[in-house]
Amino acid sequence: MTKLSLAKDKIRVLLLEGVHDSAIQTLAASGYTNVKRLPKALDEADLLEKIKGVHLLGIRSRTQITDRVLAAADRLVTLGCFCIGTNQVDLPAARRRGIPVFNAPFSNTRSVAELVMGEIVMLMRGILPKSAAAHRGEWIKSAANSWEVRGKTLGIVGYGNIGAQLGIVAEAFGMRVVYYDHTDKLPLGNARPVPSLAALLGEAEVVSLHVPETAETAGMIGAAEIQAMRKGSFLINASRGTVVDLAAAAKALKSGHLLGGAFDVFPVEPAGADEEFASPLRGLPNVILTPHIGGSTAEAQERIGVEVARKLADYSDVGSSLGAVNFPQTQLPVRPAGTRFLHIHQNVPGLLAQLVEVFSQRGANITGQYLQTQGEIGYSVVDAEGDLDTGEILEALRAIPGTIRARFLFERH
Ligand SMILES: NC(=O)c1ccc[n+]([C@@H]2O[C@H](COP(=O)([O-])OP(=O)(O)OC[C@H]3O[C@@H](n4cnc5c(N)ncnc54)[C@H](O)[C@@H]3O)[C@@H](O)[C@H]2O)c1
Ligand SMILES: O=C(O)CC[C@@H](O)C(=O)O
Repeated sequence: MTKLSLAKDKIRVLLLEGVHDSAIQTLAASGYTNVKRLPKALDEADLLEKIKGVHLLGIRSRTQITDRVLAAADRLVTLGCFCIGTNQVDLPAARRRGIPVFNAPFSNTRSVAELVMGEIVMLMRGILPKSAAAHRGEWIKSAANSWEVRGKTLGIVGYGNIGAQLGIVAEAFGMRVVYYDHTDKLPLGNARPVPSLAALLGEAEVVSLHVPETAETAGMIGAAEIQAMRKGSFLINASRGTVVDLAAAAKALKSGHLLGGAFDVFPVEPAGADEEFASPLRGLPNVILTPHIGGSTAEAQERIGVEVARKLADYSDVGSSLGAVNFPQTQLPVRPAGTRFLHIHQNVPGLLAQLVEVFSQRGANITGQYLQTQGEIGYSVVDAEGDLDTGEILEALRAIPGTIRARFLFERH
């Protein structure tokens, strides 16, 4: 028999931004059926209202989880980003509040690499203006500004999971690949690292950006960098909108310094289908604009739904924080019998001794204890057996100075 801190159907799950059905199925398989799903992102005012009473929250890249939102999240246990990027979440604030944040670091990487490869071919053949003309009834049968990609140089900025896969795919098309990354990365295939962004910009005929959104990458490609690109080259951004100065890009695309570009991400993106998309790139014939769908394939979304939902359920069910991006990581065994408590606390000396004391004073036998720390917080999981008053133990755990939050998870006989 298992006693839970809260019946599963009382655990409220809110999923935003049209998270895939597979998430709902995965949560249901673990007993989480109290799920509400909305098709779009919520702005802060709506979120402050809707997040109240929610235990598990799922978002994608558009919903901004600020410290104010977290402060209003009176029941939030954990947060899942059903995507790769986690820049939309104030991660340190979530950690300080004892909320682990999960994502799906690999699930859509292939989808992005494939889209970018397709865009490289489309851009280098000037397909967009030719196709638009044909739709208007015009026939531009011309080889002007139309090249094979074979033998051309692709410059990849950020040689991580996406950048490295793109390099392999591009080499299969016969491209030469150079990359710039601020950390040492093993070159795959015949890819060649270059020592600086400037070196890459000066060499590549196509530049593709695959860095995360950080303070360092904000405005990484501005007017000076675009000017440093080869005349007649192409720029692709499927990373984050803040990485490129779009006004500078639009100017270079209009002047012909850049022959074309493909942009999937923007500094400001509509929350949903009912909001107009505004961009200085709109209307430029040599530019592919896509609505942040680099990772939006059936395969990727299905995988992401399963992966992140499973991580949320694992944390909620057994306290496993493996894969959390802002939190100490523990992978925990599921014990057939016993009682489990979680304790998230300030990372200060002596706390563990007080934690043990709570159990020993009550004649509880500790059968397992796990502790990990990260930055200013520590995460402890305690398994115990004996005739325990779980409510009273929980109260004592919460009374330990430095406690951020404590939870009783389950009691199994
Ligand atoms: N368009 C989409 O739908 C879509 C889908 C998935 C991911 N993304 C974006 O793409 C980004 C990259 O994804 P990934 O899975 O390859 O991430 P990753 O973490 O595997 O790779 C990012 C790489 O960028 C490098 N990097 C970071 N800062 C840098 C800097 N200042 N200069 C040079 N290199 C730097 C890192 O060292 C790393 O190798 C994500 O963070 C996300 O924002 C977009
Ligand atoms: O699905 C999304 O909203 C974001 C996709 C992508 O940018 C990611 O970070 O994985």
